[in-house]
Amino acid sequence: MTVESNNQEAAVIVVAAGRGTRMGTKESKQYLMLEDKPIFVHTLEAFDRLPFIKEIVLVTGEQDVPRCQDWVKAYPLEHTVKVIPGGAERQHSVYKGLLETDCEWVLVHDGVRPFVSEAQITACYEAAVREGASILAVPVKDTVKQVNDQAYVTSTPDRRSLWAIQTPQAFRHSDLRRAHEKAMEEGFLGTDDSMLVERIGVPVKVVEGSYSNIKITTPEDLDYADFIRQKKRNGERLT
Ligand SMILES: Nc1ccn([C@@H]2O[C@H](COP(=O)(O)OP(=O)(O)OP(=O)(O)O)[C@@H](O)[C@H]2O)c(=O)n1
Ligand SMILES: C[C@](O)(CO)[C@H](O)COP(=O)(O)O
Repeated sequence: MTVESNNQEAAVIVVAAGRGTRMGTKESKQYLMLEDKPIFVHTLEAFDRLPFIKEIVLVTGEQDVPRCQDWVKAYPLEHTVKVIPGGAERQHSVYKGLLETDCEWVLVHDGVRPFVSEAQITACYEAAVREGASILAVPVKDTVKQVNDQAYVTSTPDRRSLWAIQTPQAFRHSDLRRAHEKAMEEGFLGTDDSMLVERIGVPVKVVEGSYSNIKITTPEDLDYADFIRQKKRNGERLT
């Protein structure tokens, strides 16, 4: 089944309601300028021209809704962006976004991952339509160890089975909603949406992404983000 033939529409929920504690800047990291625009605007642009994206929901801090509405007017997109307030944790922000859309498919993406390419988003979406749920990821490059509270190694998982998970993550709307509501009822807080969907027994397909789809998290990521941006502008290849 091809995406063209089933004409399945998708919404993207871009979560940008975090405080950026690890970045430590006065301004929240999603609003810092990357070249000519705030980081989250670059992120919205990555989704804007894709034919299967019918809705864009931007989830921001409650106090930031007005200025985000101004920004999306100042940097016009093809889509009308619905700007809504988020919650205390990322998971709550995603759920609030979910209540604002009823497209058959939903992609969830971090507002601070501005370098995702249209090809990667499309690959993730198409895999979800084919398989039911899909996430972007890259194989880990380092050896990863489990370490206990006293800083002793307890195990070394086989690296060949370890992937670093990114966004977007794409799901059927009904599955993601069910997964979130079950997690909420059980007081479960996950670090990504796939964890919640895994808990309701939906198999999640991993699609290989790119190492340049970074999540801007700590100060050194800002220099790397400038570097990636420059490479992309010059049309240079990135892994
Ligand atoms: N309550 C929250 C927390 C996070 N996010 C968003 O989820 C994405 C990934 O989260 P992370 O990188 O952890 O961002 P922060 O929570 O802002 O960072 P920190 O954990 O360092 O405070 C970000 O785009 C962030 O804005 C959100 O929408 N709502
Ligand atoms: C969803 C995510 O980006 C996948 O890597 C990540 O888990 C978000 O974690 P954070 O602690 O909210 O940055």
